[in-house]
Amino acid sequence: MTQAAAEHVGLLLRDARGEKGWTQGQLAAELGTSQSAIARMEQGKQNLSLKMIERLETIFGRTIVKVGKPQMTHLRVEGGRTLSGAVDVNSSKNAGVALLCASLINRGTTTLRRLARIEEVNRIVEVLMSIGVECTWLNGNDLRIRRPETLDLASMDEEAARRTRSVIMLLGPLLDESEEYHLPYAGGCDLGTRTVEPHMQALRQFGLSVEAKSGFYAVTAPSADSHDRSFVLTERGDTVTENAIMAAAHREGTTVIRNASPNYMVQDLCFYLQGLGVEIDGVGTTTLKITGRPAIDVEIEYFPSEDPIEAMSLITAGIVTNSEVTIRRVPIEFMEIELAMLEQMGQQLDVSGEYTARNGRTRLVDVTTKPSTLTAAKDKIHPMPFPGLNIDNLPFFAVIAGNAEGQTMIHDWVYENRAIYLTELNKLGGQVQLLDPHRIYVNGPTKWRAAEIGCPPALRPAACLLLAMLAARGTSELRNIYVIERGYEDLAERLNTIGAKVEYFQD
Ligand SMILES: CC(=O)N[C@H]1[C@@H](OP(=O)(O)OP(=O)(O)OC[C@H]2O[C@@H](n3ccc(=O)[nH]c3=O)[C@H](O)[C@@H]2O)O[C@H](CO)[C@@H](O)[C@@H]1O
Ligand SMILES: C=C(OP(=O)(O)O)C(=O)O
Repeated sequence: MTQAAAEHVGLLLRDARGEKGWTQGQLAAELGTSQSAIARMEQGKQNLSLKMIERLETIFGRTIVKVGKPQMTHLRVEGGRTLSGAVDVNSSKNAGVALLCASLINRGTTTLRRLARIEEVNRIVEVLMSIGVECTWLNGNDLRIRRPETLDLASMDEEAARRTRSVIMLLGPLLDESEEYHLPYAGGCDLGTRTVEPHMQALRQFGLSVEAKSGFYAVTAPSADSHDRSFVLTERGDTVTENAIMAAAHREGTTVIRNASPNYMVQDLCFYLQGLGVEIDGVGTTTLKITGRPAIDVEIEYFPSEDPIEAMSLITAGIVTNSEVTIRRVPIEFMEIELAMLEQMGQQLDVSGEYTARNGRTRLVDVTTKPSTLTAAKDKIHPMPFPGLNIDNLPFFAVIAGNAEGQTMIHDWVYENRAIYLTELNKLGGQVQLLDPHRIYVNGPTKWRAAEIGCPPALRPAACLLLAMLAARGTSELRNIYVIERGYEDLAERLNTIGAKVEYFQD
């Protein structure tokens, strides 16, 4: 077996173990070997005999290795269909990954109910399992997480860690874990440079020191203290706020964070931490006051809230196909500006009365799209930190503007690359003009037409292509959809429940 093949088999083995929700130790016990042998196999440092692969396949009850090249998954879309019916919004990717990281603060068992089972979550679960955390999928989407007394940070699954940016959110929870350790560089979508400097600036306030080496950060952690501290974030970023909150949550003193993000995932994290007994004042505002607890050992179950970005995606499916579709469980606090903007463009929407999410806090509504005639927004559409139009919802306006009469300017000041990927809509008949890396004009209305397109390396632009394909008459193909699966669970199946015709295929 070549080194590359051994590494690939190692990844497949790790995936199969992840599906079972087993730690390396549990698989080792089933196989009658040591945890370190499993770690070597998964890292591709050990050639596996066919006999060993057969034994593993018997244990997992399924095939692990198929002969041939690793297969990518693609989607085939029969477009031009009118959609109808109702579909629920799932819990959010961004709260999910933060809560997984935060669970390390708790010595008791955390059960995350209805967690989105998406690739981004899978990567963080793999990272947690590689450092000894027991993660067990109970039924469908409920994940039980139990950390060991001591985490094995040296065994961290680098491959999984490098595929997600969210791994950076381990710094806060790990603050008092180990004096020195390495954290792989964070990866994720290719949206241009995304600095981690704001994280460093925030965590330095707690005494953490991080040195960037080649491919990893060398972290030197401070010893625990009970000081009060107060600082301002240089950026009102979501994950940096979460990292600072998580650091403060297991420090005895009181921490005041100013210019904090009040966004949805930050609120969800705060609700969970409050469940652990951490005092947090100012949830949903830009000033948070946190009084932590140095020892947290709580049995807790928590329901992450519904995803405003998934809500926007599903609403876009209704609008682009000019259909009447009901999107249930829309977190309205985080969608108000988006809905107001759509109404200004002439989109008719029915919005139900409010009800409460399973986390007991977030306000939800059902939104029904009605067939409408749209006109381009008069002013540019641009995002702002919450409470502004969500940056991750901005790309969907490129698809919607495609259906509108006239010219719309969309200004993505946040990401260097994301607007560029939206020009791929032109392959489907869109008329998107790139003015500079941050601004596009969308001219409409568009007669969407079928095409074969490879997914750009960015989740939301890739999802936009899929949504436009729903409106394009004929058969489209969207290739290599890992990037979509990073953020959406069973999106194709769920679109099919409201009348789309999307199928998976491999070649
Ligand atoms: C796991 C997770 O929760 N990911 C979300 C989080 O990523 P995350 O919190 O990691 O976002 P970043 O810190 O990368 O910020 C995104 C970009 O916005 C810029 N920036 C941000 C805040 C600010 O006040 N000024 C500023 O210029 C940053 O420099 C960066 O270029 O927030 C992003 C922005 O909402 C979302 O797209 C991501 O989906
Ligand atoms: C940019 C996104 O997320 P991440 O921070 O995980 O890259 C996104 O969800 O669109």
